[in-house]
Amino acid sequence: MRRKVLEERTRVTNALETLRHQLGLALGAARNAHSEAEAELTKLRLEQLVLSVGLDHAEDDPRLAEYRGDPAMNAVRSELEDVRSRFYSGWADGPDQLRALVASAAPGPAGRPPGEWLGKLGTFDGTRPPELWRIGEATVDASNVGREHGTTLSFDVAVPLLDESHLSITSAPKTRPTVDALVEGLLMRVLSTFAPGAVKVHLWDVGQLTAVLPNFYALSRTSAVTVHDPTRLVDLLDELAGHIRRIHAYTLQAGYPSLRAMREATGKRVEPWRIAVLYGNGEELATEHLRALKRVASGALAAGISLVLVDVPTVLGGSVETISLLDDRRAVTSMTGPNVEVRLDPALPSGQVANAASRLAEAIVTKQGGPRSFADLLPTEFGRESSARELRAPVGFHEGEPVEVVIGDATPHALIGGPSGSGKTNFLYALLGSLAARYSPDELALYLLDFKEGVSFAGLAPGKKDESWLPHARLVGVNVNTDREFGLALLRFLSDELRRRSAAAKEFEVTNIAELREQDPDGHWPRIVAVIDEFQYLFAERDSVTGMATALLEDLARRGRSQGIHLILASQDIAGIEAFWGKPAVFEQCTLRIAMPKARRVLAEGNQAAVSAPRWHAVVNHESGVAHGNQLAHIPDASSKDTFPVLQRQLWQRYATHARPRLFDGAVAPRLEDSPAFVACEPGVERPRALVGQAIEVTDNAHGVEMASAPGRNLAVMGSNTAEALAVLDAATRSLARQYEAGAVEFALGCALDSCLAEVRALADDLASCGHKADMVTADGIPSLVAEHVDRMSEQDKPRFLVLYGVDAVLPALERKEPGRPSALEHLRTLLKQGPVQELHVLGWWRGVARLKDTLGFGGTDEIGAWVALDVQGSELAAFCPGQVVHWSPRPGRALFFDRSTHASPEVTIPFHRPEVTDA
Ligand SMILES: Nc1ncnc2c1ncn2[C@@H]1O[C@H](COP(=O)(O)OP(=O)(O)OP(=O)(O)O)[C@@H](O)[C@H]1O
Repeated sequence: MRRKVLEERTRVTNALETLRHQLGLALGAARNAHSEAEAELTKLRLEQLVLSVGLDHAEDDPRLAEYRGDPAMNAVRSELEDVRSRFYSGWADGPDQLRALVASAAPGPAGRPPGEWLGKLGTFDGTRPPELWRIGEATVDASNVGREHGTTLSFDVAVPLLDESHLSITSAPKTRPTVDALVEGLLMRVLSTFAPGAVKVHLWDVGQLTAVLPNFYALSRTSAVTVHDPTRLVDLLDELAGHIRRIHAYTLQAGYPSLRAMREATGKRVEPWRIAVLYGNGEELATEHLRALKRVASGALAAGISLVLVDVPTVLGGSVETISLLDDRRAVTSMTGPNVEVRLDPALPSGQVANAASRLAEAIVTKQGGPRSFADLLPTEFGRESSARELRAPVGFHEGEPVEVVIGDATPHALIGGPSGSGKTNFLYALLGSLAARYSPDELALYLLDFKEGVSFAGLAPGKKDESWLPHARLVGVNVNTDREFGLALLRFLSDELRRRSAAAKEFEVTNIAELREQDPDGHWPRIVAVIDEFQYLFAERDSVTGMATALLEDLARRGRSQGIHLILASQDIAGIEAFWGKPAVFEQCTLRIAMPKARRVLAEGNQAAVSAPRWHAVVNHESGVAHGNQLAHIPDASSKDTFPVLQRQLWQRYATHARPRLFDGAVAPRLEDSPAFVACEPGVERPRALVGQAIEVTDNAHGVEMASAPGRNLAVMGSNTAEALAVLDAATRSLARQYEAGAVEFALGCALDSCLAEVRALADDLASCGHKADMVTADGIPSLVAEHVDRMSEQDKPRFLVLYGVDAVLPALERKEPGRPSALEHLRTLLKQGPVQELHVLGWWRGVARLKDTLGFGGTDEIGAWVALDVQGSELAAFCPGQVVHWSPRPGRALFFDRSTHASPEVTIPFHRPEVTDA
């Protein structure tokens, strides 16, 4: 039992001993681990301390004094030195490499010292511009890279700009001069790198109107630098957005993702680089501006546009490098990181910058070449172009390059505006000459109408001095300022042509002129260009002409594009054209805008290009007048003596077989003998027409009254203008006489006015010499002449015309009544009523409307089937034009004509000129 107890105890004692031993071991290990951890902690604390004071200062820093000589401290320092030397061992050549890199990426003015290039013109016009642009240099401690302690290494600092990146600069207090110097330096490097004209700089400063970078003042005369209105940031952003859209459209269409890619692939630069410098004031931009700015920034680089933002707080899309100024010499930039200070290059000497700017400006102006002449607009060979797709011709020059006008799908119609004397007519001549020289008359037909007083297009039709004409011209209308109806006639004509073309397109199952020409190669489908100078005359009054003109113009503007019918509307005063307001269709369809200097409202609102355009220039804009479409062009003198006529003669000789244009000259009264309708009068026509005047139409037509044997086929002339009344009756009688064989018709002329006896007698003689019976009586004979014709009414052997002059003068005599017998007036009424069906027609002249009504009595006006009103107000004519309001204010040389059987409403007619009457 006792032995058993002893064994138990020994076992327990052993177990306890083992446990004690184990615990001792564990405690020892823990103590060791603890002291190791403590040592590690001390080392880390030391490391942190050393790093916070910098390895190079550890030796002297008082915070580390207590550790001096401490082996831990020595270990920490040697470890850190080891790390640093390993880290910098790859960077020992860094500064040199950087210098080499900047030298190659920023060659010439992009990176070299200003003394080497400032004031010299750039020559670079290649496809790969410098990638970097120097702004200053940075210095690093060379001992860090294994060099001797206390030595430094410096390298050039440059930023990317064109095609590569935007730049955002943040100033520090009182550093504006430094920021200006930085921006000026960068811009000057860019401007001095490229050939003059290849870079366009836009400057906008929220706080300044004109004095942004004043050393560039000389350049602001050219397109190289534009200073924008501080209140109109939106205009600048719109302009840039417009460029981006336009450039993207054509680069993508050509299959390139960016302008740069296109340039590199084709080897051709088609656009300038654009740099927009925006100076803010550190405050947030308005939300809409910010949104627009971000939109611009994200698409800009691909369109060759870079932004330089100064104190404009925003996060831009696309790549952006930053420069933040620390003081007036130092900055940090995203190119080198926050720990490297950049010493900015000193400002360029301002006098030298100003000189360099003026030299550059001069070079740009010189590049425009001497004043170019009209001949420079013409191709070497005439008539080589096809108008199937569009019309395209240079109209002027900008900085030496031709500026073209395109009339086609995107720009079907044009609006030209400019104050009097600003060169609109000259521009039109330049355009017409340039087009006519490129396209043959089979490709281009011109309809030219000038509402101005004067004869600006008259030379394009054959004249007394020059027998030549412009073969492309189909119609030339001049002096039509009082004949708005002629404008209407042109629009109607074009509208008919539009219908004809649409019908043809439908027949060939095509939708536009280009396809129609393909499908119908033998058809004659030239593009039609209708030029209406001072077209606002069309809308001069609130009347039916304005209403119809507006409707027709709108229709032509809308549908003319696809059928190759184009309008060119020119005016001094677009602003005043009331008819446009509220009916913007025409205005909007005129996507080609030409603004002469000082033109108002031709370009989009806010586009001020026309205000600053110099004399003899025009702003050509194919983008509905939006600023990004502005192309300034110097227009050569096309209107001086012997300029256009020389071209016209050459073209006339070349296209000799083309018909002459119709000339409508509102100032010249037409002659009956020249009227094609009169010339065509010959015996044997079925229904003879009495011609009364020339119609205001595109083709040379005459107004006439068919003298059929039907009720009402009489003609009344109303008004007191003797010459015109004689002219109307003379034309009517002579034209009728030509339509009968000799002796197959009878005329009886009754002249109640002594003042007209000579003319009426002369007419009677002429009729007789044609072999016709032509009796003539004076006032006394008229009552019996009338009675005699009533008696002969039933003879019906041949047509008879009773021509009465000044019927109202013999009314008392006609009214005289003998008991039991009808008066001559009653006879006259009988003739008017019953005569026409028996081929006896009255052509009569009454000097007033009331007198005619008296003559007709209560029977109404049915017997007057056709009339010509001279100096008579429209309101008086209501009775002769039932159911209509007649708009007519008498004007010299014009009459109103209405033939109930053919007209819906009265039309203006031009009485033929009778030299022997007015010239007597
Ligand atoms: N580009 C130019 N170069 C030289 N002279 C020009 C040029 N443009 C116009 N002129 C001259 O200026 C004058 C006025 O020009 P033009 O008749 O074309 O102006 P406009 O705007 O049509 O004026 P208006 O409406 O009064 O007729 C003319 O004598 C013309 O010869």
